Parts: sequence; C-alpha cells; structure tokens
Amino acid sequence: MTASHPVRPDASPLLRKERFLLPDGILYLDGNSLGPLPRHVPERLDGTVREEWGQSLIRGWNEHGWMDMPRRIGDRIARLIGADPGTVVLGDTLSIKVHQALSAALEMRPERRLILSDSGNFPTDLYMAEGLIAELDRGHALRLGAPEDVIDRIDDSVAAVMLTHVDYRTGRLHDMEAITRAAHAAGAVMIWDLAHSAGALPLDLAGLGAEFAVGCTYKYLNGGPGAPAFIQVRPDLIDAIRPALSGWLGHAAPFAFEPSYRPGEGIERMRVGTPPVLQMAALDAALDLWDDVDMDRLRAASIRLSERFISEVEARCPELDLASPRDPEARGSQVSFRHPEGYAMMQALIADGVIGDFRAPDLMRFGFTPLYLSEADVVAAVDVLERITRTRSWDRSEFRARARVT
Ligand SMILES: Cc1ncc(COP(=O)(O)O)c(C=O)c1O
Ligand SMILES: Nc1c(O)cccc1C(=O)C[C@H](N)C(=O)O
Repeated sequence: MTASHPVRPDASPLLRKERFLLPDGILYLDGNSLGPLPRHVPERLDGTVREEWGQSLIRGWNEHGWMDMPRRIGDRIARLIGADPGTVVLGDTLSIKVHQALSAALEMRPERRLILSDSGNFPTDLYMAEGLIAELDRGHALRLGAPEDVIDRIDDSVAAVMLTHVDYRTGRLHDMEAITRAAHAAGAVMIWDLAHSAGALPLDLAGLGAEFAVGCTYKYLNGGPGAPAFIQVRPDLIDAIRPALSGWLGHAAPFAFEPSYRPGEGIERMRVGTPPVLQMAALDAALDLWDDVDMDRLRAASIRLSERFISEVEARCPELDLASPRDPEARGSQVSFRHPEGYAMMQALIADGVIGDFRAPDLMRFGFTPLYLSEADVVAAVDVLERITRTRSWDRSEFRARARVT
C-alpha cells in the first residue's frame, strides 16, 4: 500500500515482510493478539506431518526429538526474554502456566494468604487465581489495586505479586525492576505474565530475579493460534519447587511408569502431559525468524512505528483520544485510541483492510510489529482510519452489530 504522507525509506534490517504470508491488501496491526503466518511454516509443518508423523509413526518421539521439544524450544525463547538456558519450558496454555506459577508461589510462602494483582490484568490470570484460592480452601484472597498504585500495596502480608507486564488494553508498562524489588523487599514472590512482552521488547529475566515468568507464543512470536505457552523459573528455585500439576512428563522418570510422582530434575518438572508436537513444530519454525533479531533494535523500531501512528492519528482523527501512555518508554508495542463508537469504527477499518481489534467498552487497539510493518504501512493505515472517521462510513448497522468475538 502507498501512504499519502511522507515517510522515511524503510531501510530497517529488521523488516522482513516477504518472509510472512500476509494476505494481499491487508495491513495487519493485530500481531499483538495473533501473529501472522511465517512463509516457511506450512512447508515445515507439512514435513512434520507427512515425514515425521506419517513415516516415523510412534518412532517419531525418538527419531525426531519430539519429546525434547518443550525444553529445546524453551531455550530459544529464553534468549528472547533474557533468561538463562535451561530455565524455560514450553507446554499447555498460558492459563495453565499461571496456575503452575501461582500454586508454586503460594507454597513457597505458606504463612501468607494474599495474592496481589491489578484491576487491569487480563481476566484469565485473575480467574485462575480465584480458582486456585477456592481449590486450596485455606483462606487465601486476591487483592486488586489500580495499575498505577499496585506497588504501594505490596506489604509483608502478600505471598505473591502477579502482574502482566504490558497492559493488554492500554499497552501501559509496569516498572518490572521497581515492582520486583518491592515484592522481594516485602518477602513476596514475584510472577510476571509476559503475554504482551515476549517478542515485543527487550527483557532481562536473568538480571531481574523474579521467581516466575509466564507467557504465550501466539502473539509477537508468531507460533500460530493455540501455540504452547512458556514458563520460566529462577534457576535457584527450579529444583526446589513442587509442581502442583504433577503430570507424568514432569516426572523424574516418565518411562519408568512408577505409581507415585517424583518431580523431574530441572525445568522439565514444569511439564505436564504430552507436548502438542504439531504446534511445537510450527512455533519452532516461526522462531527461525527471530534468530538474528536484536531486541534493542526491535524496540527502537517499534517505538518509531507507534510514535508515528500516534502523531498521524492525533493530527488527522481529532475525535479519537489516546488511551495509551504518551511516553513511549511507558508503553509496550501497542497503542489504543478511545472512541464511544470504537467498535463500529474497528469493523469498518477491518472491512477496508486494516486489521486491529477492539476491547470493550471503547478501545481500538493496534499492535506494532517491526518484522513486517513499515512506517509506510503505518501511515497507510492512518489514511484509511482518517477516511473512515471523516466520511463516517462506520455509521452502519452492520458495523454496529456486536457479532465479533475478537
Ligand atoms: C496477559 C494474558 N494472559 C493470558 C492470556 C490467555 O491465556 P491462554 O493462552 O490460556 O488463553 C492472554 C490472552 O489471551 C493475555 O493477554
Ligand atoms: N488468546 C486468544 C484467543 O484464543 C482468541 C482470541 C483472542 C485471544 C487473545 O490472545 C486475546 C489477547 N490476550 C488480548 O490481549 O486481548
């Protein structure tokens, strides 16, 4: 697409749009929710299906290293989140990984009863906490603060602080270092959900010292719908924690088929059951795109894109209000604008080939992903947004009808 407003030439070595299979005529600003398909993934997946599964059958577990995928791919993710090798394992959904981290955290602080989170956290994290509290039935409680003052609510009654680093609605960033320090000073365990951070900005989990981090791989990392989640555990704790979800593949000797559980050595103990080999294969292939990505440069490019987006939208669509922090250092890799008719506007945008998404009650959300979005794309997306808002083409019953789930 061509943009109507001047743009710098896209010389970014990070930009590799040709390596994605993006539909023609689409500007994709929703890679913060579901990353697009890397071009080489279908062929790799086809090989896994036809050659590995088709030909090797059950032998595939040994011949193709299927059983090691959760740990091996975990090491690839570790590099991207600044964690040590051997501290990350893949599997299950992020909701399950939240449960694992939280249950281990509560067991580490048996004398305390409070889980602290914030009211902007993604619902599943809060629901999983509620479910665990009910399951334990030992008088735990979930305390929610406003995102801005969660740090002031940390005290020595808190067992675990559980937060999502980048707010899924506004993109607001928590100060990871300050909050982790405060949690530790109060004797609490720190859990970070990196759903909107992994592949979006540089992280230094090894330096941070938080006990647990969890995240998903279907957003910025392009692992595909339903791609497995990850959990990272601080190295000194890995062999000390007790996995509450004590599945056989987290056992010390799964193929000894012992009648009683013994936790595996190392991060393997955070595995639960059979790895989803096809999803793992898709993710493994997708991660090839990340091998040479410098996360600091990625962050700089993401800020350039999102700053350009904000200044274009504010100049050309004055009826939209910025709902994300204005300071780029206080934002993740997404930007939200507020409008009472944001839902209909987003449907009109999507109908015109610009895909973002909507979060109730009034947020239009856009993700910035420098591997396949250029500054020209961002300006072209605003061209469409400007036309839609100027002509009020969104003001139609088909766009107002709330039929979509994402
Ligand atoms: C912060 C956060 N946690 C968890 C999830 C979802 O977890 P799951 O992969 O289990 O659906 C999402 C998004 O879906 C999210 O944004
Ligand atoms: N995980 C999702 C899904 O299975 C279907 C639709 C959307 C999602 C999402 O990832 C939502 C996302 N976490 C959000 O930030 O809103």
